[in-house]
Amino acid sequence: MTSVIARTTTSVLHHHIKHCWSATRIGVSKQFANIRQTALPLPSKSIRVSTCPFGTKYSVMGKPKVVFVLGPPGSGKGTQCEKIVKEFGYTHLSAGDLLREERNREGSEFGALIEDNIKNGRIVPVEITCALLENAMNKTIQATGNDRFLIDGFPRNEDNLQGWTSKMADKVEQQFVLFFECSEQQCTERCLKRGESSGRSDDNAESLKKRFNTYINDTVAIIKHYEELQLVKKIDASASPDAVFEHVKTIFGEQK
Ligand SMILES: Nc1ncnc2c1ncn2[C@@H]1O[C@H](COP(=O)(O)OP(=O)(O)OP(=O)(O)O)[C@@H](O)[C@H]1O
Ligand SMILES: Nc1ccn([C@@H]2O[C@H](COP(=O)(O)O)[C@@H](O)[C@H]2O)c(=O)n1
Repeated sequence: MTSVIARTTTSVLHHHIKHCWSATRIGVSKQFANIRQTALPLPSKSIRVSTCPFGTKYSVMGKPKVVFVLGPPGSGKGTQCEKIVKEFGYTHLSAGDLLREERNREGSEFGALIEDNIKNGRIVPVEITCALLENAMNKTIQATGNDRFLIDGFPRNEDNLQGWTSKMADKVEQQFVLFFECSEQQCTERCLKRGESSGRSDDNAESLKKRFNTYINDTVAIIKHYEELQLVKKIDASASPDAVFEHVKTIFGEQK
């Protein structure tokens, strides 16, 4: 069975590499080959998943389910995602974490570009971020069979939204968008505190100002877009992590 799956994925992989992100808008499609090499297309109907060491289980799955998690820097997206994973079994994919991982990967040709954007609170071109996300989703599905994802910190601007819509939207079921609302002052205090131990190059006052500008100038419009589609579940993120999670739980509890 494994060989059937392997043959199938290899042939679709060639197709995928050849066709995805063809003639990207920023005109550097070849540059993304390193990321795309490992990105397999998501299943549109069903997938067989090997789930246990002593046998192969057949699992019929629909499209992977996706919840976007948005909010200003430091609003507690990552903290709440960890709790959701434990209670509701989603897989947490943080766009920021994936970008930091790619930045740190030896030989990555995007390292400098990613770091420059991160330090200045700017948004990395979607071709990179979307490929990292798709790759992580496919790896998770293949390794665990889990097809429910919290995509944290994405989409963050119009470029993210357009790239996702053209490449991924048809392949997933968009459940809703979780929006953590919190004041700039409170978020800044949290990030500066985190900066004492996080080692993040953007948890400092200068970068935080820029990150907030990007949030206000670019991300708020994306949240509005999803509000118009009635997909946004807004949460007051100013309370303690446990109190915020009480609200989060009611939202996930309502899902089938
Ligand atoms: N409700 C809360 N009250 C107080 N502190 C919190 C709360 N939620 C998270 N924190 C703390 O604030 C900091 C930022 O939280 P977290 O990393 O979850 O935010 P985030 O929205 O994912 O941030 P970023 O977008 O910058 O990655 C962390 O140090 C975390 O422990
Ligand atoms: N869609 C995204 C998400 C993040 N970035 C960059 O990473 C930085 C850190 O993100 P966090 O979510 O971990 O705070 C962010 O400021 C951006 O520079 C991105 O480009 N695109």
